[in-house]
Amino acid sequence: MKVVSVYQAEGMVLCHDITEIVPGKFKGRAFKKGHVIRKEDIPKLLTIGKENIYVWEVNDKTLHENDAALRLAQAVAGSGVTLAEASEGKVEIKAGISGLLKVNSAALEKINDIDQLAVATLHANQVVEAGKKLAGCKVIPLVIDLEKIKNAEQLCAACYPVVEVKPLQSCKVGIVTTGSEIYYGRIKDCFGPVLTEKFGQLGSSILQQIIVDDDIDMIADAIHRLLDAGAEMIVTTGGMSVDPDDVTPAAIRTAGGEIALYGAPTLPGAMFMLAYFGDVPVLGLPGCVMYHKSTIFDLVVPRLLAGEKLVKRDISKLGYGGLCLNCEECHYPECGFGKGS
Ligand SMILES: Nc1nc2c(c(=O)[nH]1)N[C@H]1C(S)=C(S)[C@@H](COP(=O)(O)OP(=O)(O)OC[C@H]3O[C@@H](n4cnc5c(N)ncnc54)[C@H](O)[C@@H]3O)O[C@H]1N2
Ligand code: MOO
Repeated sequence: MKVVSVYQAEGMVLCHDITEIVPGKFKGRAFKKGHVIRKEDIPKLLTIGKENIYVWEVNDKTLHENDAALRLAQAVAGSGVTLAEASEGKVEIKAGISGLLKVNSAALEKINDIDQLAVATLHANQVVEAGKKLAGCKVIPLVIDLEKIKNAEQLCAACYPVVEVKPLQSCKVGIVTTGSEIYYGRIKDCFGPVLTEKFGQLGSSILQQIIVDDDIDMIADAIHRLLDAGAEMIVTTGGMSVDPDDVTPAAIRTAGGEIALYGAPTLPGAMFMLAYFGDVPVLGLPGCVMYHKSTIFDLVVPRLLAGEKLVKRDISKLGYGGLCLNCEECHYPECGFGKGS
């Protein structure tokens, strides 16, 4: 901070608000702290009686908070996002498209370890609509050392992207609904409509649903029929638990393919299975997915649709934050469920 004559103040940054009083008419802020003084401000400052002012000097080693925040946000931003205008040393990052929010949380911690920088984001791995606020990038002082921004830029370049929105692919989904009670028409299928709705909301559609008995060969055969029909993702429903008639995991194993995992640290959704037949994910969905509003389905399927190949480790990470409180009105994703990943 230094004192300068207003005549020399162009391009410098005001250190404090400047108040103007016009008797009987006005009392308020004429210039805001942080304002970059322009040539045309000089006569006005003189009429308020300011021949000398306190300024932060912006030189080639420093940056004004707004310029610095913009550079920080540009460094943090990957694809699928837009930047808002800089204001008060802050730039917001918004979703430019609807899709899956990804945040490199390890890189984020390193950026925030740099003194005088602050980047705050939403939790990763949630589906966001275009226009949603995802992150705020803030510079703490009015004027910051350029070196700090350069450090952040280097870090972001090495960990690119820190924040991005991945588009969801539109998949043709095959459903294998298991259960003697459905197959013999003792009760009506309720899983199909739930899945049609959920996949529809994610931009995917149901190719075909095959209803089968609790029979390993029938289930395995249905999986292969759907693969042959061109399904890009297959979900099997029910029969995922421990009763003698719960044969879906055995059927998925029998059908072949690579088993990624059986059992997930999420409640609801513990009896989940994930397997791959080449590039086609085959999911074993327990009964809870039909019943509860938000489950393992909502944590896993958007990531698969965003093109991620999930392995056991990805699912293990879901345990921290994997407990749904089963609120009367579900606010997911605006809650802690699934936020540990
Ligand atoms: N002793 C144990 N009991 C349970 C366990 C366990 O580990 N040990 N796990 C529990 C968990 S977790 C879940 S989730 C449920 C359901 O698991 P399943 O996937 O095996 O579900 P089903 O037994 O096939 O069915 C349960 C229930 O839902 C009805 N259902 C199933 N599919 C349909 C459908 N397409 N349409 C309408 N209704 C359907 C079914 O008739 C049953 O009433 O198991 C816990 N129990
Ligand atoms: O697969 Mo079950 O959730 O844990 O209800």
